[in-house]
Amino acid sequence: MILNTIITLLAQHWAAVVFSLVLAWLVRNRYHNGLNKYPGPFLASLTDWWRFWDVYKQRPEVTHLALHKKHGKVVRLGPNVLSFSDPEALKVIYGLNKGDFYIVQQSVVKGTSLPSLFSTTDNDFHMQFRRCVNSAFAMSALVQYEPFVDNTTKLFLKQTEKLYVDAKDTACDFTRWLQFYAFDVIGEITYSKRHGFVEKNEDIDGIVAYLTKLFLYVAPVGPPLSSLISNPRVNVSPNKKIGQIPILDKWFLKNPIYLTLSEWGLIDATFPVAKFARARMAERLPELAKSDAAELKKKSSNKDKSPPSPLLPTSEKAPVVVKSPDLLSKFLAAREARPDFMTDTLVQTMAVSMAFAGSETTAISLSSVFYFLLRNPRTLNKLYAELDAAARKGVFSDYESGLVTWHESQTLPYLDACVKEAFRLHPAAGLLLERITPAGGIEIAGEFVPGGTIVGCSAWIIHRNEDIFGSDVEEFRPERFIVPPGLEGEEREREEQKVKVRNGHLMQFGMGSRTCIGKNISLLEIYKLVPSLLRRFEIQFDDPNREWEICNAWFVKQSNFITRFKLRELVKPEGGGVPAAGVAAH
Ligand code: HEM
Repeated sequence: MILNTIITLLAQHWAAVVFSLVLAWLVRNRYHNGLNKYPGPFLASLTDWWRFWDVYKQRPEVTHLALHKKHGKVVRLGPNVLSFSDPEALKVIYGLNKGDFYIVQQSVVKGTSLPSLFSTTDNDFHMQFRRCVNSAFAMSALVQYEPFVDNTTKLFLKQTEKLYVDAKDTACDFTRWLQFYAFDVIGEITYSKRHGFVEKNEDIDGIVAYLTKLFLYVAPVGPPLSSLISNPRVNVSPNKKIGQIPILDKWFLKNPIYLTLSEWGLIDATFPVAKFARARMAERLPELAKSDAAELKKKSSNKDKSPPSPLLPTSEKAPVVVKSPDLLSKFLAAREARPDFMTDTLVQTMAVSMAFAGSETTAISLSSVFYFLLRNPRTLNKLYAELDAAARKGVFSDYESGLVTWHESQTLPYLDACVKEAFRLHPAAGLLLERITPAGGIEIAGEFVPGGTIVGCSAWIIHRNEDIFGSDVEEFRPERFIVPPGLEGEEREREEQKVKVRNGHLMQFGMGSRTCIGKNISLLEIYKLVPSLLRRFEIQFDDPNREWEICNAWFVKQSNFITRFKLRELVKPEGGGVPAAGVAAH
């Protein structure tokens, strides 16, 4: 009887009921945990759809900068999200855990979400995982990887000459060309084998195009290292845009039907990089090759019509012997050392992450260095002068291809300043690096923030802090990372301190315990390629009046950066003597 009355009333007044419920939800959001005291867009305090829309428009870093300029050090970007611009906040925030948000980042493998080094929210798992693989990324390991980088860099120099100097009147889509480079280097370092982008000058298996679409899909959901970093089998439909609203992920990629189909092996949207990784692993692990062959057999009997990957080896294949230790061999060594923890899946996860995390980010950073140098001829000429002076002094060991070693690059202070300044002005990650406050709440930069709140800083904002970097933060001025010559005593100490503080606030690789593990590898690539390319070529804009275009889909990717190349005469050491290869004079 009562139930009937309620149902009748609801049916009669459904519009008012829905309106009241939505209103109550909005009011609850607005006053959630007392966060209403923080300024920000009114709509952002009501719903996460504001964030979705902002990220969907692909320039959220511009919005974030404008909001902090208007509102100050703390801005509310969502009902439960605070953005901090105060550098004081960094230390506390990057000691906190990653929250549920990063679970969205986990890919689905046979129906199960797979945490990776990047996406895990379990501190203990992260600590163990990182400990297993850390030594593979140490500065000391760089020496072992340098020959891999050399191979691809030499090929890149040769191909640049062939494609863009010899073939006259050919302009270069430089960002894309650098991405091909970054993909191939990471392929060599990880598997001792390139994907073949630079050789063929083409997007092998559509990997770059796929990645672009993938980022456009995932950015509105959350930082898209997402499916990337955890990605043996990326089951992502790149056509659907969802929101900075993690729960939507459950309707799409982690819905029960999809998960079940994946578990039964009826869906296999295995990304080409993952196939490549698995093939390389199987070459080295005969037992894995056997299980792959068995799986293929099972699939064909399941009437799975998807063609077997040509990359998948057969069980008969002999294991490949790797001469120089690459990343995969180190991950496999970790599997030997910790079989209880480091499973085949984790090895593969790590290997695939390398391509995802290390290609786009490195290409973006390389593009920035060249773009800002070309836009600021004063700095470009100064860098050329530094390189030529070093060449005249006989600093370099290679006077034929122009290749610069890591060790040689570390003797070039202006190069170092240019790279840092490019990182400062254009950090690859363009959203907040989010963390979650602990249950009891925590004080961040003088503010008590309740438990369960999403907090974060954006490198785009921290890197433009005028108190730290100076009033000309929008300018490309590498000198801000160099102590001016001729200073002495206290004045010199003051300047040294300023430069130290600036270095300490660069966060293009993140901060704290979850900082980028591949930092040294990307630095190896950047500090070698930039001087090598500049020694060898004169680079110009195809059209100096044309600005590049920027799309912030978590990674802030550039396009329309079109250049032309001319050969430069390699400057020889004074006195004409060329040092024997590998015996550089320092
Ligand atoms: C210039 C190039 C690069 C940039 C700008 C960059 C940036 C970042 C950032 C900002 C994070 C932290 C994300 C967060 O806190 O949410 C990160 C994490 C990570 N990066 Fe990089 N990265 C670069 C190159 C690489 C390379 C070359 C690799 C692999 C070879 C790599 C592998 C990773 C991994 C595995 C993590 C997760 C680390 C953890 O949580 O312990 N990155 N990267």
